[in-house]
Amino acid sequence: MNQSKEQRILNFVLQNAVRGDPCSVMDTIDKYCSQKEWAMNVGNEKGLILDKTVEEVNPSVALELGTYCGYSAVRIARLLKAGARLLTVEFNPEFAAIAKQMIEFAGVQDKVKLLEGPSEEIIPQLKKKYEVDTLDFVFLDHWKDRYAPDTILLQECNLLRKGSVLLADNIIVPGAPEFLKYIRNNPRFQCTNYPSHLEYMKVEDAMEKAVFLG
Ligand SMILES: Cn1ncc2cc([C@H](O)c3cccc(CNC(=O)c4cc(-c5ccc(F)cc5)cc(O)c4O)c3)ccc21
Ligand SMILES: [Mg+2]
Repeated sequence: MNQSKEQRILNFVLQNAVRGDPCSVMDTIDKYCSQKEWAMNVGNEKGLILDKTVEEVNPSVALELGTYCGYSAVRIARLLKAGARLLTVEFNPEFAAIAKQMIEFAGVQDKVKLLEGPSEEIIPQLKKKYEVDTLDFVFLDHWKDRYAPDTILLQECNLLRKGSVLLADNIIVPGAPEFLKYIRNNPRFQCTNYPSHLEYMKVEDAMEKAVFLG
């Protein structure tokens, strides 16, 4: 049974990165995906926008939708203060298994809780089952047609508070037109666009930050 691309990425990290060093894990994934096989990690250019946003928010409780191989979970978790936590949601069991190993190898497992299942099922469970009051930061990087419905669901579940920050990947490629339409016309969100490039490519992409005004 030949390996998946995601398994090859993990193996390359296990063999080439430094255990317990999140930056080494991120750099090793970026090296593999820019030189050997492209993969949909947020990457280092958009990753810097993610870093700056996380540092600005300094979240106690962060949510990520779309774990994939765990690159952005490692990226976010490494910046979290003592006692802060990241909940990351992945519905694909293969991706979840890879991400779990990636997160553990990077040494950030104490800050990250990987929740297996689709966002529409997990989000309504966050308060009772995962003891979340409200979310300080949300990184959207799952199916692009789920960004808008899940943003609405987060509000319906009372998970956003005045000042909660959403950051969405792939605003241009693959694009999230319904989300943009929803969020930019919604007076309860203050939006900012961050032009960038698609991970590992010279193709234009962008991220959108949306602050919930309460
Ligand atoms: C409901 N639910 N709940 C949890 C959850 C988790 C997942 C998975 O993690 C998953 C699987 C497949 C695809 C995605 C979305 N990501 C993308 O599609 C993407 C594409 C490209 C790109 C760009 C140019 C190309 F030519 C090809 C792909 C660049 C990017 O950065 C991406 O994020 C996410 C899915 C639904 C989920
Ligand atoms: Mg993405």
